[in-house]
Amino acid sequence: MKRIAILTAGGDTPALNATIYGAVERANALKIEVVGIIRGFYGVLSTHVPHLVLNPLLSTIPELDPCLGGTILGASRAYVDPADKESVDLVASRLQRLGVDGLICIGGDGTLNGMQPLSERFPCVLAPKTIDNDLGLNYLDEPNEWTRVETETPGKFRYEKKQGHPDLNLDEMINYVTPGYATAVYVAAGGIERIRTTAEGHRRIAIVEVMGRDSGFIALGSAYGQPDIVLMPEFPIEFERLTQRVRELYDLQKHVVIVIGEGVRDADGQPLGAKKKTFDPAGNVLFSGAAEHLKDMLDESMGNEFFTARQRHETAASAIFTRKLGHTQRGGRPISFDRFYGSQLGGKAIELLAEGRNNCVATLQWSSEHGFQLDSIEANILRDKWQLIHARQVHPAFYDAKRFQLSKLGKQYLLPIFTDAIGMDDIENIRAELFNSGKLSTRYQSVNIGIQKRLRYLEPRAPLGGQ
Ligand SMILES: Nc1ncnc2c1ncn2[C@@H]1O[C@H](COP(=O)(O)OP(=O)(O)O)[C@@H](O)[C@H]1O
Ligand SMILES: O=P(O)(O)OC[C@H]1O[C@](O)(COP(=O)(O)O)[C@@H](O)[C@@H]1O
Repeated sequence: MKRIAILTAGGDTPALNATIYGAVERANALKIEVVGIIRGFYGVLSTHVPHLVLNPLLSTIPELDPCLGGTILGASRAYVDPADKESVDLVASRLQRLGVDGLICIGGDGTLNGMQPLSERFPCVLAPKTIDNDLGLNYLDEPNEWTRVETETPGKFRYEKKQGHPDLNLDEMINYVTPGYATAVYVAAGGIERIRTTAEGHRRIAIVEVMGRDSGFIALGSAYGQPDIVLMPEFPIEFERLTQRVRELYDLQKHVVIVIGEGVRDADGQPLGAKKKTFDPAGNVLFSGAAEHLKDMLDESMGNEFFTARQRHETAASAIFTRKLGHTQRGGRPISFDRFYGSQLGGKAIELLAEGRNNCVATLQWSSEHGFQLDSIEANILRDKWQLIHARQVHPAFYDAKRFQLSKLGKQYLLPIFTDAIGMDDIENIRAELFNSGKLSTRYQSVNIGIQKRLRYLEPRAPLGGQ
């Protein structure tokens, strides 16, 4: 193997550059040239295929900094339609024209679906990423628990999961955690702590919305910020019990902090935040307002009287506020855990390709005996009987629905990831960099400028064609 290509697809995470870096450094050692494809699958779907060599003469380009969030390659959600054989053939022939012997996709479950048709024509390996931590399995036979139900639209199906295993053995989880998750939780937990003191001071109810389209792992991890109530997409809200708990807590401590995963559902299984429903070509629902919706429901059920009777606020609307932590969870410098394991998994992906593997995933396993270890699985292990990969969900054994809090096992799950997730250099970086006076007199220098100068194209680009 002399030359391989690498791309980053789907939503970005703070650990992408670390993963690319780990791959390139391992490739340097194995004397493999690495070509970065710009903007995920968009790069190979477009005729001119913008790309750059990440290690000319086997030395890593200076723009590739594992401490920098985002991705120097750019990401997109451009869709590889597996049914469109012509496009898939074209993509494979473009990769061949680039002279590469294999492709590493850094991505999540969606990326793995996009990679599948390519892997039938070309060796492909996935290096995992996603802040949602939903790429993996709680246990090996989990994909067989999915059933599908035909919807009113002919040919369209709804997928439902029958919960098989009431218990969970942490040692058996496949891909325990994905790079990007730890930093997202670091931001979420810190945000919750900050919102807490202002809610406390003003006697208010704060509803903090965290990311996680189908999986509540970020909400789970946000327990480090000590929210009073945690709500996740996997566990439909029982609204009466929730209102009751909010009232109790408000009477006890004169404020309440609720964390809500953006994909949270009501008792009928309908997503609370999908009021403005939009779909991207891969079928991802973009959630716009779970926290706002919950606020409306609490405004109505608690009513102004609840607050005026306690002489705190004139209206429920002013007593209850919402905050979306949004893209702050996805951006910025990765913390030590993500940098370390992101780069390890990037290196592992290179090794898998070099060993001649195809359609497989580099994974991070954990066991109580050995801690974290690198491993790999065939991509098919993640697929259900209809060949679909579903987002890993937070297992019911991680959540105590009665208390709206994590269970004992949920806490145990988090400990190996977070106990030493922050390094001394992370602390030092805040001290030295945040208020670096030089920043006041220099403009932000985007890495995109340096990358643009290194770009090459298979076909001439369009006249104004920046990527
Ligand atoms: N079922 C699918 N078939 C083909 N491509 C897909 C499929 N699902 C997602 N993709 C593509 O994979 C990429 C990443 O998917 P996305 O769901 O956005 O992120 P992630 O990989 O993090 O789950 C996007 O370019 C998307 O269009
Ligand atoms: O900003 P965008 O691209 O609309 O995406 C938002 C979504 O991306 C996520 O960060 C996850 O993205 P991936 O599935 O690509 O990892 C979700 O948590 C969030 O719903």
